[in-house]
Amino acid sequence: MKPIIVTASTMLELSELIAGTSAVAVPHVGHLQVYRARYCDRDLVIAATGIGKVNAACATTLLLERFGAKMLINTGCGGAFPGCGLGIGDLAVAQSESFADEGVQTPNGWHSLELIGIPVFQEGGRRFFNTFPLDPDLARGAGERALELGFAAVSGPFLTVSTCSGSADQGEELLRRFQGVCENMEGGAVAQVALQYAVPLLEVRGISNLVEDRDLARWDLKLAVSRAQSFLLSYLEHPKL
Ligand SMILES: O=C(O)c1cccc(C(=O)CC[C@H]2O[C@@H](n3cnc4c(=O)[nH]cnc43)[C@H](O)[C@@H]2O)c1
Repeated sequence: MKPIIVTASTMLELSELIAGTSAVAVPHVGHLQVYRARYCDRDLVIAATGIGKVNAACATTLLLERFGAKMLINTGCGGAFPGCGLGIGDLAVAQSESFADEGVQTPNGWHSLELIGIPVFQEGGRRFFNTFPLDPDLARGAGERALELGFAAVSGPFLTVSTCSGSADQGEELLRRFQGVCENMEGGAVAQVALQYAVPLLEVRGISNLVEDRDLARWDLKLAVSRAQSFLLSYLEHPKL
């Protein structure tokens, strides 16, 4: 039976999940830190990808080639766009992922990859430039489960960036490009690989900060990653596959 693969960029974002599922280390999976568990009659593979799109895409590809998967889950922390209803410690569930800073910077401003006309992926007549859909049933199921469990949760589009927005102005610029509730640095890359391998993806992040003028005193990484993992431990008891 193929496992469910759970990824995040750092071990901090996975340590409670590893402890809560009694996962054990799997050696020699390339450069990755990988763990395996049998949890509620399901096989899990849990792995830290490293930060950013390149790490996330490489790791997801390696994991899918090595283990296969019936479902991918990408988790960790993320920044909430002001006004979307998310606060620090809340959960964000991705309905789509967009590469929000890949494109062309012209004298007239930023344009998406559509200006170049070369999609990052195409399949069956569909061309994907900056935006990838995530599995709608998984997103709906996880959003509903989060609310049932008493988490504050908002579902919506996620934006993946190479440069973490450290100013409110930059956040507003990104929202002029794409709708978004949550900014992160890996999800779009995982979504692209998931689409290429036809594996359904769920992305759930705990909110560690708002996308605003950078003030680390207002961040709460520990609360964010703890809430996301606490949710996943409950969700994985009965995932909606
Ligand atoms: O600005 C800093 O000094 C700083 C210190 C600690 C952590 C960061 C991060 O940006 C964490 C990046 C990491 O967490 C995700 N993340 C969390 N919040 C955001 C955000 O507002 N924008 C983009 N990514 C965010 C991201 O997926 C990375 O894995 C910065």
